[in-house]
Amino acid sequence: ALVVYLAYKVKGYYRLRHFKGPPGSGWLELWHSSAMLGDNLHLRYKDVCDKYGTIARIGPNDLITCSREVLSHMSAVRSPYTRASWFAMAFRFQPGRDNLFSETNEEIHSRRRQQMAPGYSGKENLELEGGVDTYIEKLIYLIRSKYLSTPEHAVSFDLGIKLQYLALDVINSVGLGDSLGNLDNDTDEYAYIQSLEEGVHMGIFFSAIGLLSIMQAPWIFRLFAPSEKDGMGFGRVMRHARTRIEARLRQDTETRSDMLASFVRHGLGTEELVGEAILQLIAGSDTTATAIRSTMLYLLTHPRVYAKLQAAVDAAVAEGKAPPAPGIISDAEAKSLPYLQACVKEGMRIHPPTTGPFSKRVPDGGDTVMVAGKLVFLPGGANVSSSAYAVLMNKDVYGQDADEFRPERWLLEKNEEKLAVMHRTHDLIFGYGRYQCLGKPIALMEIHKTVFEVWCSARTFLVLT
Ligand code: HEM
Repeated sequence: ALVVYLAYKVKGYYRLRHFKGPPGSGWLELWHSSAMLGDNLHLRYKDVCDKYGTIARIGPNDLITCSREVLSHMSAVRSPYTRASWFAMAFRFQPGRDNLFSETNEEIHSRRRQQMAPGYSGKENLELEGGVDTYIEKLIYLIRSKYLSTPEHAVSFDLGIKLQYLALDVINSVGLGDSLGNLDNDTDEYAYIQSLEEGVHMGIFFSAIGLLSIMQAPWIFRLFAPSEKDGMGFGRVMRHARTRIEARLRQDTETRSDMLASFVRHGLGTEELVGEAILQLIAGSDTTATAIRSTMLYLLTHPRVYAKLQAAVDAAVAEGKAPPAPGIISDAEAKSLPYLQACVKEGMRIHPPTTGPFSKRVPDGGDTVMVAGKLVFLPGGANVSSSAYAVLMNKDVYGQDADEFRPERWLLEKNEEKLAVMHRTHDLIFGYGRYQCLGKPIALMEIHKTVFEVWCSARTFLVLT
C-alpha cells in the first residue's frame, strides 16, 4: 500500500512540476490547508501569484491563476472545462441533491441555467425593481425612526448589520415573494446570519482538514448539516422557504410575474425550487451586503471622495435626475450618474465581495493556454482556481496605485483600449460566460440604489454625520 501511495504521489508531483509554488505544495495540501485556516486566504492567494507567477501551484493537483485571459477562457460558453468538485462539496445543501451552483455535470448545469435565466431577468420578473425599492425604503425608515442622533442623545448604529438585513430581505422577497422581516423587526430573524457565519467557518475548517468530501456522505451530512426541523438558524430558514414554495405552488403561476412563477413555468419542481431558493440566500445576500459595506467603508474613510459623491448625489436630485424624497432612484437613473457608478465599481474592486477559488477542472487530455506571450500546457484533471484579489490589484491593468481607492480611475482614463481591459477585468467579480452570476443585475441595482439613497442628504445622510 505504501509503495502504491508513494508512486501515486510521485506521479502527481511530476504532472504539475513545471509550475512553481510554496515549498511542499507539490506533495502535500499543507500550505493550502494552513492558508485556509488563517483569516486572509485572499492575500495568501495573491502572494502566491505575485511570487510564483501568473499560474502557480498551491497543491498536488491544484493551480491558481491571476490571468484574466485564462479565467475567461475556462468559463467561456463553449469551454471544455467544468466546475471542479469543490463546488459540489462546498455548495450542496441537501444530501445528494445539487443546485445550479453545486452542479458539476455541465449538461445538467446548462439545462438548469436555461430554465432559470428568464426568472432572473426583468422580462419575466416585473416585480423585481419595485421589490428592491420597498426594502431600501424600509432601511431608510428604520434609520430615521430609530437611529437618529440628536445634540442631547447619541445613538450608536451598526450600519454593517443593517445592510445585511437589507440584502437578506431583498433576496427573500425577490426569490420567494416575501421577506424574513429582518428590517421590520430590526433583528437577525431565526439567527440566520449567525448560523451562516458558523456554517461557513465549519465548511472552511472541514475543507482545510480534507474532510469536506466525507461530509457529503448522506449519514454524516444529516448529522452535521442544518435540518428543516431545526427551531433556529439556516435549517429554520430552509423550512420557511419550503413553506412559501409549497403555498405558491398551490396558486396559479400564470397570474404572477415574479422569479418563483418563472421557475415553475420553466419546469422546476418543489425540491429543485427549495434548493435554488437556499442557493439564492447564500449567493445573493452576504455578497451584495459586502459590496455595499466595503464601498461605504472606503467612502467614509476617504473625505475627498465622500464629499464629491455627496455633491454629485445632491446635484442629481436638484437637477431632476433623481426623484425627490421619498422616491427611490430608479435603476436607469442610477446608471446615468457616472461618479456613483465609479465609486461602486472602485469599492467592489478594492474589496471584492467574493474571493473564493471557484476552481475549474481542466478537460481530460489537457489544454494549452497563452500566458504572458508563452504557451503553457495544463494537464487534464488539474484544478485551476482564481485569485480574484490578484486579478483586481493588477498594476499592469489598474496602474501603479492599483491598491488605492480612487474612483476617478474609471472616469479619467483616456486610452479606450486600456479602459476596456479595466472593465473586462472588473467584470470577473461576477464570474464569466456560462458560469457568470445570474444575480448580477439584481445585485448591481441594489448596490447603486442603496449607496445613492444612504448618501443623499435629503434622505438619510444626517444620520451618518
Ligand atoms: C455583489 C454580489 C455578487 C457577487 C460578487 C457574485 C459573484 C458570483 C460569482 C463569481 C459567480 C460565478 C462562480 C463561478 O465562476 O463558477 C456567481 C454565480 C451565481 N450567482 Fe452570484 N454574485 C453576487 C450576487 C448574486 C445575487 C444577488 C444572486 C441571486 C439573486 C446571485 C446568484 C448567483 C447564481 C444563481 C450563480 C450561479 C450561476 C451558474 O452556475 O450558472 N448572485 N456569483
